[in-house]
Amino acid sequence: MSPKASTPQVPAATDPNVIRNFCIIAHIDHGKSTLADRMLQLTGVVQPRDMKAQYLDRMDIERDRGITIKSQAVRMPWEYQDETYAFHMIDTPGHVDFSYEVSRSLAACEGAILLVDAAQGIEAQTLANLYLAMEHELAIIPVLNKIDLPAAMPDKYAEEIAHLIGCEPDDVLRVSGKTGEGVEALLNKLVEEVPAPVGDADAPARAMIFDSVYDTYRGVVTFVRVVDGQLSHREKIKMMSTGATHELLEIGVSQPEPESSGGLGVGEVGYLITGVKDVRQSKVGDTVTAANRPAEDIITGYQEPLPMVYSGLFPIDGSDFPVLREALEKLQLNDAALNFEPEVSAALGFGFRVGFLGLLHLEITRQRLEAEYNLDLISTAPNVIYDVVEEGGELHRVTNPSEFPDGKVNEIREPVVDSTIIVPAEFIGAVMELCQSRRGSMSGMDYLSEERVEIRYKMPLAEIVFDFFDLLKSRTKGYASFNWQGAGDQAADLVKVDILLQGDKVDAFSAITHREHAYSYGVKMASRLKELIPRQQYEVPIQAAIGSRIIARENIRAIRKDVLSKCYGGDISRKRKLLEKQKEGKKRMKMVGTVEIPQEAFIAALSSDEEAGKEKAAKK
Ligand SMILES: Nc1nc2c(ncn2[C@@H]2O[C@H](COP(=O)(O)OP(=O)(O)OP(=O)(O)O)[C@@H](O)[C@H]2O)c(=O)[nH]1
Repeated sequence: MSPKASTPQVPAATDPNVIRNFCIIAHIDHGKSTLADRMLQLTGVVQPRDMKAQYLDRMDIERDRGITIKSQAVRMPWEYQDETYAFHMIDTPGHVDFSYEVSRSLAACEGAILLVDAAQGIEAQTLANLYLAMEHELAIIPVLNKIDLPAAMPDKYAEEIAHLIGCEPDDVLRVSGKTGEGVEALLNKLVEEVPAPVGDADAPARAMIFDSVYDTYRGVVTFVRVVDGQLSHREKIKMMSTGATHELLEIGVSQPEPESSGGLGVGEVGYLITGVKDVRQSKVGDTVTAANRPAEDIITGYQEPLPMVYSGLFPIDGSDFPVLREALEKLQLNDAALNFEPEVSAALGFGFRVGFLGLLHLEITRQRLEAEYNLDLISTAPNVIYDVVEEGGELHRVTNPSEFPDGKVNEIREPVVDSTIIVPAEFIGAVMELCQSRRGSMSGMDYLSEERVEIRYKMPLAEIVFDFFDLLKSRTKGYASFNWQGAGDQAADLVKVDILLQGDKVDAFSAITHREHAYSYGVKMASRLKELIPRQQYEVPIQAAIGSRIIARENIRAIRKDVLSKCYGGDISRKRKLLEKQKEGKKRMKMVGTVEIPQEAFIAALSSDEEAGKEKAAKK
C-alpha cells in the first residue's frame, strides 16, 4: 500500500504486515501498568528523562482534568531482524460490569498477553477475559510477572497456566516488569506469535470503535481499529448504527502523546476527533465508514449497552433536583451506558430511575455525583429487570418494584448469570453452601492445580448484586476471586413485598424477592423501621405485605415528645431555643400518609445491612 500524505512522525497507512495489535489481560495489581512502562521505555517512545511510574495511568489523571487524551491505544516501534514493526498496545477495562467493552477491545487485537503474578497465580477475572480472548481467536502469549519476588513460584504457576491454555510450561515466558528482565524477549515474541492484521485496503473504509471518551476541550475522542480501506483527515465519516455523519477534524495515533496524521489504514489503531460532544454519538462497538463511499456491512458484534441493575436516585434536599438532572446529563456525555428517566416517589419526592451495567457502575456514578456536583443523595435498593407475563399474556418489563403489576401473573422471569469462582480447594464446601443458599445450580468444577479449583454456578443476578462478593470473601478468608457474565433469563417464583405505615404503602421500600426470602425481608424492614421512626402521637403499625396478605407487623407506640420536660425553671429564652430546634427538625420530616418520617430514617433503612450496623454502632 502506498503511504499517504503525512506528518513527519507518523506515516499514515503503515504496511499491515509490520503491524502487531495486542492487549494485556491481567488481574488488578498483577503488574500491567509496570510492564507497560518498561515497554514504553524499551521501545524508546518515552525518553528516560520523561519516564515516571505508571506513565499511562498518570495520563488518565491529566485527561480527567481535560489536558490530554487518555491513551487507550499506544503505538510503539520495535526493531526485530532488520525490520521496524509497529505495535499497538490496546487497553482493556478490567471490571466485569464493562465486559462488553472488554470484548470490543479484544476484537481490535490479534494477540493478548496473559499476564499473571508469579506469586499469586491466575484469578477469576483474568480467566473470564482469557476465555473471551480465546473466543475471539487471539494468539495468547502466557507470561509470569514479578519473577524477582522472593515469594514467586514460577514453576508451579507455569504448570497451572500451561494446563489451562494447553501449552507446555516452558512456553510460559518469565518477566519482571520491575527490573525489566525478560521484557525484550517478550516484545520479540509478540512479533513472532501475534499475526499481522488482515483486511482489504481497496474496500470501502470500515473501522470499529472500541472506546470513546469525552475530553473537555476537544469533545469526544473516539478510538478505532481500521479493518478495511482507510480513513483520512478532513474526510466525512458516517456512524453505521445511526447514519450520522461528521467531519474528521483530526485523526492520529497515540505514541503515547496524541500525534495527528494524514490517516489510518488497514490494521491501524488510532483516534478520531469530530467535534461531537456526546459519547452516545460515537458508541463502542459501532462501525465508522466513509460518507462518500460507505461500506455495506457493519463489523459484527455491535450491541447497545444494556443496563442490568436499576436504582432510584433522589436528592436529599428536594431543591437539588435540577442540579441532579444536569449532573446526570453531564456524566452521560462520557458514559454511553448510563440511562435515566425522572421518577416520582410519594416518600422521596422527585428523582431519577437510573440504569447501570452493574453495582460497580452504580457506585462510581453515585460517588461522582456526590463528589463532583456536591449532591447528597438517597439511592433506593438496586434491583434487576424482571419480565412479568400477565394473565392476559401481556408482557411487562419491570425496572422498578412499584411498577410490579398487582393482578394475577402467569410467569415472572429474572436474569441469570454464569459465574466463575476460583478458590483454594479447602474452601469448596463453603463456596458451594453459599451459592446454594443463593439459589445457584452448579454447572461444573475443574482443578486448576492440586490446590486451586475453578467452580462454576448458574445464579440469579438478583442474588449476586448486593453482598455476594463480600460474603464470598469473608467465607474464603479473602482467597476467592469471582466473575460473572449474563446468561439470559429464567422463570422464578418471585413476589413483591410492600411496606405499609399506618396502612399506607411506602413505595421506596417495596422490593421484589424470591417467595422464600419475602418473609425475612418483611421482618427485617419492619423491625429496622421500628427503630428508626420516632414515636408519634398515636400508635403506628408497620406492616409488610404480599398483595393484601400481611406477613410481618411491628408497632410504634404512641408518645408525645415533650422537649421542654428537662427544662426546669423559667428561662424563657432557653425554652424558645428548644422549641425552635424542634421546629427545624420537623422541617426535615417527610409526611407519608399521616406519618411523619425523618429523612435519616429513609437513608438508614435503605442502606445495606453492613452500613446500618455501622451507623448503629456510631450512635452508641
Ligand atoms: N517485585 C515486583 N513488583 C512488581 C512488578 N511489577 C509490578 N510490581 C508491583 O506490583 C504492584 C502493582 O503493579 P501495577 O503495575 O500497578 O499493577 P496493575 O496490574 O497495573 O494494577 P492496576 O493498575 O491496579 O490494575 C505495584 O506495587 C508494582 O510496583 C515486578 O515485576 N516485580
